[in-house]
Amino acid sequence: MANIADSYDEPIHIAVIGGTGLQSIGGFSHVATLKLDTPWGAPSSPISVLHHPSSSRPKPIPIAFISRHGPHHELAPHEVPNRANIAALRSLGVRTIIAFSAVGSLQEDIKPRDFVVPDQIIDRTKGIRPFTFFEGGWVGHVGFADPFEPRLAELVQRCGHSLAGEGVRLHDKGTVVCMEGPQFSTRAESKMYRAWGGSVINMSALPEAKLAKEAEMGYQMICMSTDYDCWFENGGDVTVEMVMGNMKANAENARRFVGAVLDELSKGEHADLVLAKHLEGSVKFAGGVTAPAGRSAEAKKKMDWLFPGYFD
Ligand SMILES: CSC[C@H]1O[C@H](OP(=O)(O)O)[C@H](O)[C@@H]1O
Ligand SMILES: Nc1ncnc2[nH]cnc12
Repeated sequence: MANIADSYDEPIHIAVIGGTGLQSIGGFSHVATLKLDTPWGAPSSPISVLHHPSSSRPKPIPIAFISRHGPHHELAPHEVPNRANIAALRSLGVRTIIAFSAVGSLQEDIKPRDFVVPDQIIDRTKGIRPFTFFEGGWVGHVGFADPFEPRLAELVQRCGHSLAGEGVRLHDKGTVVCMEGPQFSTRAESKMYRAWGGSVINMSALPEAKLAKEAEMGYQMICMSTDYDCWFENGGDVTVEMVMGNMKANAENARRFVGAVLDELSKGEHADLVLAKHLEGSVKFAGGVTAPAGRSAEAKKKMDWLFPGYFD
């Protein structure tokens, strides 16, 4: 662990949120471990700063990595401090997040170990997770029609397809149903999600994607199917063993996929996308509904922490 700093002075624009079975990514140099605090508490894990082995730029490209469920998977889906995760990443300069998730498949064609780049989400969380930065005397409404960033999705799709020869099977689109958990679905629910047009199911896409949107970040999830949930009669009902087994068996492909996306994002030609220039400043309007006279002092303090200089 020698030579790993506890601070990092340069802004970091790209982050990876690792999910079940992806608690680290290889091929990068680990240069710093940051223990951050935010007005919404501490993130799920210390943030690892990794240097991308990019030769296309004179300076190393830093990547921030958070393990969603904690370093040892000790946080249940409803216990993940999503606001702290997103706020901490934004405070470092992050504007692009690649989030990884192990999902159940709701479609026969999405086989265990296939990857999906989802473009839509159906919310089946139950309101018990804090899901917005705008509350407590501060109202804001951001658009969420496209929960993922289409230009990032396109880049991710290209990277995934480039690995087809190495065993990565990719579905370019899909609707992820985000359920509350931690119990898996009943068979009736699983069948209903299929009837609704769900492609895959997890317990993590929300509120992560909503908060990333509120924080003006480009966000794209990469899903890896680990099971057929419980609707599929020939699949065997989902178990943790099944999820972990498929994740472990395909972890190398998952890491290769995420690595390829980071390779591409690290190229100078994607600088505007990485900085989410098209979202910059959007919250000055969408997140400032409450007139100054009605804003609570506590909410203002939090807003100033998250969006320095945005609000008078
Ligand atoms: C261990 S099975 C259920 C668990 O797996 C997924 O985690 P993640 O999205 O963080 O990869 C799912 O969302 C559940 O949290
Ligand atoms: N079947 C399933 N339901 C919810 N989350 C999951 N993560 C992996 N498989 C899952």
